[in-house]
Amino acid sequence: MSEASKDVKTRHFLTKLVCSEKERLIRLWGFSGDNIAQNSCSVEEPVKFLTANGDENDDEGIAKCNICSEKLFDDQMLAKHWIDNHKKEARMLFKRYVCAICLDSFTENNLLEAHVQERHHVQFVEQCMLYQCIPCGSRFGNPDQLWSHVLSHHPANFNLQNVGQLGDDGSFETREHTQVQTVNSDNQDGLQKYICRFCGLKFDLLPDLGRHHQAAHMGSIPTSSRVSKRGVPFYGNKLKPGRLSRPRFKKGLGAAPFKIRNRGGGSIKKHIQEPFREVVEGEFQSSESVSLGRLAEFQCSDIASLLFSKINKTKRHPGNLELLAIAGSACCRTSFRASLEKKYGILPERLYLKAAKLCSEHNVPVEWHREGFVCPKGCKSITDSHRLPPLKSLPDGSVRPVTETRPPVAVTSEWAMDESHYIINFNHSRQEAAERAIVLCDDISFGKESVRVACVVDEHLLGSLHGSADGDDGQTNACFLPWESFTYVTKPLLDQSLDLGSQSLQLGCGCAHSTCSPKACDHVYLFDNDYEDAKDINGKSMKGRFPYDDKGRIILEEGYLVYECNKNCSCNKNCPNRVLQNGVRVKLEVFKTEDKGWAVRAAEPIDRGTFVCEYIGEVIDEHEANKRRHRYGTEDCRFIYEIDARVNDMIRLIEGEASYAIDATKYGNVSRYINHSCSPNLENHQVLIESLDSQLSHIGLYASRDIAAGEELSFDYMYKAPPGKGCECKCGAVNCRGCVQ
Ligand SMILES: C[S@@+](CC[C@H](N)C(=O)[O-])C[C@H]1O[C@@H](n2cnc3c(N)ncnc32)[C@H](O)[C@@H]1O
Repeated sequence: MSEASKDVKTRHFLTKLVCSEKERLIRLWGFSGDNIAQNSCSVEEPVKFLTANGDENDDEGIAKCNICSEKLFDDQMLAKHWIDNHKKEARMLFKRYVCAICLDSFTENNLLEAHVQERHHVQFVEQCMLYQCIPCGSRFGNPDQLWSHVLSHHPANFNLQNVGQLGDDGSFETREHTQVQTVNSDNQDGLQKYICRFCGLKFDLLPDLGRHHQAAHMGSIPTSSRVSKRGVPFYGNKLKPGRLSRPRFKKGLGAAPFKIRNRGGGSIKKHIQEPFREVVEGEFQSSESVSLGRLAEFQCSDIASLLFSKINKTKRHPGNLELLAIAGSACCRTSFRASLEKKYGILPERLYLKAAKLCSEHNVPVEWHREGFVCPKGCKSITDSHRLPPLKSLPDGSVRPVTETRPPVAVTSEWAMDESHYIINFNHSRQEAAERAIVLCDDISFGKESVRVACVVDEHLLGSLHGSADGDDGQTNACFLPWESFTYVTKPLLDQSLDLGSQSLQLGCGCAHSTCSPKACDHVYLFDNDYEDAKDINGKSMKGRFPYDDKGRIILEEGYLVYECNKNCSCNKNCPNRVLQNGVRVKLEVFKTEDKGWAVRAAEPIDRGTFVCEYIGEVIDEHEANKRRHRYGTEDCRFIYEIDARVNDMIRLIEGEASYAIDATKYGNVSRYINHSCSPNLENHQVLIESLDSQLSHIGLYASRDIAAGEELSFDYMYKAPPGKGCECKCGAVNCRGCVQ
């Protein structure tokens, strides 16, 4: 030692080594410095001897990690230490995700993913992902390249005295270095320390540079382009049927993060981005021009629909008396329409039906509303050339011919409702033997679903649309049209007071690709871990398999939880482990039945296992459900989905969990019109997406067998009626239990 320490450099090195070892031991064993001094002379002595200036506390030149206080010999080693031990923090300090198309940068890769999908319609985020070094702005095709760049170019930046600090709460505060170069010797006086990398202008203060950069070089600097999801909070449902109550999973929940396998050597998410070579600043010159001119298209369409609905609300329309007067004097439908449109502009096409009803109520005889009426004055029917092109007729067409392909334009307006509301006295339409359906609304989701959900009425049931509360089918709201009585939503709404969201625990899988593979996906691992003996619908083991096949059909037997990938995963929506969350994909129709009110049928053949829709509504607890039942009255609580009816009561009692219900009375989707059957063609699965908490799972309805186009969809409400409660079940199944609510 003494021989070696004759060399100044070696001596200095050994000093550092011993100091750092000492520090480490103190930390490890909890000795104070004094203890060491007293008890570890063999360690202390050489330090004293070797310290160049004789000061044993001299830490000069030692790089200290501000996170774990470990001292390292130099910045280079500190940098390596960070990357090895504090990768998460290092990521915050150095890594940004950059869109290779427009160079917008993001703090998280899922934000980038959303951006490339929404803005550029690119499915595979890897194709567009660059990694940006925050201190210098250089971009790289994969993280390994970024880290080796950081190690070689910015080791000093890990010394937090230079670049940032740990916040009081342990959170990491980094100074923004994205567009900054700290100036070297010529301006160490502290003036004009910050130089704009784009135009070279110098600034004294970082905020000044920031403002300059924003104003001169950026249209915007989006940290994320994603519109923040404010408004109604979205969480899933709690449902806990039979096997699903699995206490095993609940027990393991706390430890769930540790169950996630860390495949591929250490890093939770590895993005090997070989297709991109190292990209240096300047290779993507287009960034600013692209970001400047960008206006989110979806915002345009939102604005358009807002304006459209405003226009419709403020549009003047004729009152009943005026309608009556014009209808009474019109020679035909054409002249009736022409007189009105002269004054009011374009009006709903079937307004004449409303007028005809008024006429019949006021004993004003008119005939021209009838099909096949020929005007005695020879008026020709008005062509629609001056109108907006009608929306496309229903794409299905397969079930039967559609007599009216023109949907109520702007169905959100009172016009559409008015118009359809007054379809009356149409018994004559039974004349035709072939069943025909009239499209009352082209899409009751008003564009919220990715496929249209039409509402139709078979011609012979047209008359029932204005049936009274005590009409044949016993439906109190028989005269309301399906889209009038609720607000269509595509995500469950969580009652704020339940505070379910705050407990939600979510885990992303470690898959590196845009679509996960069952061999590597942690969600498959979680499932296998939870259900060792799970079987598919053919009785084969589910081990190592996704719950869906390659066509997205569920293969898992009913009764197990389904673990779908989520926003913490790297995969995109084409991942085979994302199905329910992608929403309705099959064509469905809401239609009127003879005796069960409204119902839903398949507008195309549906294969067994296909996801049909989610049961959506407000998620409320038992107490609130009871209050609402009381408020709605017995007749109107038929949209409250009794989750308890699906629960293995014993397990629920043992677990002592609160029970929940889904109320689709005011907010819901197409599922609220699916009737009960004792021999259903849909089955339900609990699907975990945002949370691993089964209370926050979604309820997915999937085809339990092949379903033909035109067939009514149904699931088993599992209603166990208390004596004297419920209503007669009209499912017609041979095994009908006789009662439904
Ligand atoms: C969720 S709603 C289904 C949509 C409902 N048919 C409508 O018109 O709004 C449930 C209600 O539909 C009716 N319903 C559902 N299935 C039925 C069945 N098999 N027999 C008789 N009525 C049924 C009952 O009134 C029940 O309370």
